[in-house]
Amino acid sequence: MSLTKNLRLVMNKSNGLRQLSTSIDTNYNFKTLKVTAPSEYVFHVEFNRPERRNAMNPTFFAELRKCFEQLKYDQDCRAVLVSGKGKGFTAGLDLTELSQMASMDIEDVGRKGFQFQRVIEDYQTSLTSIEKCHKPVIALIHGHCIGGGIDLITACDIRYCSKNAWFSVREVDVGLAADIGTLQRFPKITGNDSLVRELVYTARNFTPDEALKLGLISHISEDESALINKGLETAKIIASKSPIAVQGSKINLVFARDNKVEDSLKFVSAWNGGMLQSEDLIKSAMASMSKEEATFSKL
Ligand SMILES: CC/C=C\C=C\CC(=O)SCCNC(=O)CCNC(=O)[C@H](O)C(C)(C)COP(=O)(O)OP(=O)(O)OC[C@H]1O[C@@H](n2cnc3c(N)ncnc32)[C@H](O)[C@@H]1OP(=O)(O)O
Repeated sequence: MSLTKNLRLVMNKSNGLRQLSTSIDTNYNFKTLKVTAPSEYVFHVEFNRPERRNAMNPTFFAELRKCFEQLKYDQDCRAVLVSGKGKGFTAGLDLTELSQMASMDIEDVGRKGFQFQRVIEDYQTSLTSIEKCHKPVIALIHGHCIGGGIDLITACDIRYCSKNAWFSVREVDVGLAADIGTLQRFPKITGNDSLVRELVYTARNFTPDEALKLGLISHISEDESALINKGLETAKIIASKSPIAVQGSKINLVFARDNKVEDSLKFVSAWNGGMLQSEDLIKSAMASMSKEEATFSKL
């Protein structure tokens, strides 16, 4: 019996699978975000406060978290693009919020400290929802990407920018050590500790070429429209692959970044002990053999 026939037999056997019905809230109406679906299984999340240069306020953090917690389980989503409307990606933390936080009307330092921690943890959770979303997230940066913007893009899977982009780890210039992801993720996802430290300690602006050399981004497009096209092209390719394989890869890459090789190898063997039984394996193998495109059920 040919290998393809054999694979078909195994496929038919597994057809008795019942889809679990998942009920997720798929309401993507937000004040600070615009969410569209430019192609099948591809979502586009745009920061939508251009008049404030997409500065990140409490509503933004709350909505970003809600959006990515929904996308995580949305069966119609396999890849996500993230970009900013208007002149740039984001101006980072909304500074009016920072001054309100600093002038909080609580006398006792301990109690005030707890309130600060609560806000910081809340914002951390918001950005980490991007990393915890099983679907690969592609950041498309044009214009300014400052402070909280760097925290945000370092939680994304892939980062592309346009020639007019510029970056700054601006926190020391507003008097704080970055606290919602940059200091934790930036050194891990790039390859030049010395340069990372220089950028963090000086808060100076850096260019797409520097970001590319550093490994913060992996592609520079001519302009914003070419950037969106490039992101969409990559997202479509990702969306055409087995969602079991792609999402399992993201989960394992994040685990491997944060754990020892030995533990990560154990994790992936346990993971694939389950996932290799998926129909996607047979479908992908059959498609490879027959040089045809496979289509995969929703996940
Ligand atoms: C718990 C702590 C968690 C996280 C902490 C993160 C720290 C950071 O994010 S530090 C970085 C803070 N951001 C900045 O320092 C950027 C400040 N903005 C700028 O440098 C510029 O505005 C610009 C982004 C380079 C854009 O310049 P331009 O295009 O010339 O626009 P402007 O006229 O300057 O701005 C238009 C409008 O937007 C308001 N705005 C800009 N950035 C912010 C911001 N970060 N927060 C609040 N508002 C901002 C600006 O005031 C203007 O408002 P008008 O009312 O029109 O004057």
